[in-house]
Amino acid sequence: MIPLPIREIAPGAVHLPGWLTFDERRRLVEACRAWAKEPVPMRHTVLPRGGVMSVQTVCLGWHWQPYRYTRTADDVNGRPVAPLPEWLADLGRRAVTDAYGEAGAYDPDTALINFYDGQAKMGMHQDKDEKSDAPVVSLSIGDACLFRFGNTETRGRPYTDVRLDSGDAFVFGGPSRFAYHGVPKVYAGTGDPATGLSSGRLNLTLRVTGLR
Ligand SMILES: O=C(O)CCC(=O)C(=O)O
Ligand SMILES: [Fe+2]
Repeated sequence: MIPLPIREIAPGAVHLPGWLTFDERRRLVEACRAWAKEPVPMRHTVLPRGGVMSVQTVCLGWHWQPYRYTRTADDVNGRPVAPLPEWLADLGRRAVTDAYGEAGAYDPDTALINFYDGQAKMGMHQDKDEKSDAPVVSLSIGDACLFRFGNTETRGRPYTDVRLDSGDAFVFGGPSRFAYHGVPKVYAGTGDPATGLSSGRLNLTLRVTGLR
């Protein structure tokens, strides 16, 4: 299939449709399946006020829990999270290069891996627990979703609704780095089982924590 053209959704927010090769999708699905088991199992994150996220998450490099990063998964099993492999950081650099023309010294040190079943969604939020304004690289595999990309001021309008399909990358940095965004809907049954993911949606976000 011929990929759709790259599109700037907002200043610094770039959608790269069909960006992952088929082999990359398969490799990511296989790797995520292993990371979802060990050393820290994928889980529904519990929010400070007792809410439970419908999405399931596991992290690499640094462990995210609302609303901070730690090296060990203190709210799961206390173990150090798996390292972020260089091949995945390389994929992030390539996405930034394709989005902006150059990657500079982009060196992501954490990945949040989210799994959405047909009912899961994610409310409008900012990715702001990082102490860095380096771009976020988002990679999607499996079922398509409605991705809502908004503004830096409010959870509401103006926003742009984008459909993220299997293999799409979405890079947000610069003036859009701290824009609100969310996933109001997953379109169950729209993925490609040949990636190794028979149902649901996988999303990875590569980030620079700015921590050490
Ligand atoms: O699933 C997505 O496309 C977005 C995930 C996200 O915003 C996050 O993990 O912070
Ligand atoms: Fe986010």
